[in-house]
Amino acid sequence: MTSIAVRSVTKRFGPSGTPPVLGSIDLEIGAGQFVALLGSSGCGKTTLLRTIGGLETASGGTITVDGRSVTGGASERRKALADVGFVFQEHNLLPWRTALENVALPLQSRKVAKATRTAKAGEMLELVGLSHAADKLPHEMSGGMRQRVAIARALAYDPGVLLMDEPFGALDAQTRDNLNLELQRIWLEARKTVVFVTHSISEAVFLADRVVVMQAQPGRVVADVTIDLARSRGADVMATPEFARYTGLLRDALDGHDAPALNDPAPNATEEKSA
Ligand SMILES: Nc1ncnc2c1ncn2[C@@H]1O[C@H](COP(=O)(O)OP(=O)(O)OP(=O)(O)O)[C@@H](O)[C@H]1O
Repeated sequence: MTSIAVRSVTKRFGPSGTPPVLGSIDLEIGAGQFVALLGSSGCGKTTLLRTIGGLETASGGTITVDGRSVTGGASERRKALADVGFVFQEHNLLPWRTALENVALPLQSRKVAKATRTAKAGEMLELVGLSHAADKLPHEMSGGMRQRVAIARALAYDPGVLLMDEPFGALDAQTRDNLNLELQRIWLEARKTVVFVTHSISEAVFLADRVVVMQAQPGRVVADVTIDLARSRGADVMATPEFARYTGLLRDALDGHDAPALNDPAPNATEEKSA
C-alpha cells in the first residue's frame, strides 16, 4: 500500500520566473518503508520533506499521504497531516517541561484525557529506552537523550508517517551510531513509514530500505536504490563488502556518475560502473 505519493511536485520560493528549488519530483513510498533522502547541501531535501509534511506549499504537482491530499483543500489537508509526525535536527522540546510532559504535549493539544496521555507518553519513553528519565528537564539530558525524547513525542499520537530531518546531525559520531541502532529497533517495533533526510551515505545505507539521491538546481531525484541488507542490522554490517558496494554506488550517484535506474539492486552496481 502506498503511504506517500509525490507527483510532479515543484517548489519555488519567489514569484513565477524565479528558478525552482525543486524541479519535477515524483516519488512513491510504500507503507512501512524506511526511505532516506540523500544529497549535498542545498539540493532541496529539507524543502521536499517540509512540502510532504505541509510546512511548505508546493508550487505545482500533488502530494497524498495515506490517500489524502496534502496539496488540496484545507480539511483534507488537515486529515492528511494528522497522520504525520516530525523530528528535526533541533529537538524543539519545551525547556520547562519534563521529558514525560514534552512527550505528552501533542496528546494534550489533541485533548486526550490526562491519565491516558500520561500512560501513552510513558509507553513511548519506554519504547525509546528513557523510562528512567521521565522526570528530567531537557537541560538535564544529553543531546542524544533529547533527540530520543523528540522521537517519542513524534510517535505519541501514533502517526503512520514520520518525517525526520537530519535528526542526529548535531550529535557526535558515537552517539549518532548508537541512535541509528536505536532508531532501527524503534522502527522495527513501530513500523512507521519513515522519510529520513541525511548527508551521510553510511547512515542512509545502514538505516534505509531505499535511498533516494537528489541533486540541485533544480532539486531532483537522480537515483533510487533499494538497500537489500537483512534486518536487524548490527554495526558490523558496515564492514561488509555489500555495504561498501552500496556506499560506492551512492557516492557515484552523488558525484553525478552512473545514476542507477529506479530501484536497481546493488549487486548490479559493479557491472553498471564498469559498463
Ligand atoms: N524559505 C526559503 N526561502 C528562500 N529560499 C529557500 C527557503 N528555504 C530553502 N531555500 C533554498 O532552497 C534551496 C534548498 O534548500 P534546502 O534546505 O531544502 O536544501 P537541503 O538539501 O536540505 O540542504 P541542507 O542539506 O544544507 O540542509 C537552497 O538554495 C535554499 O537556500
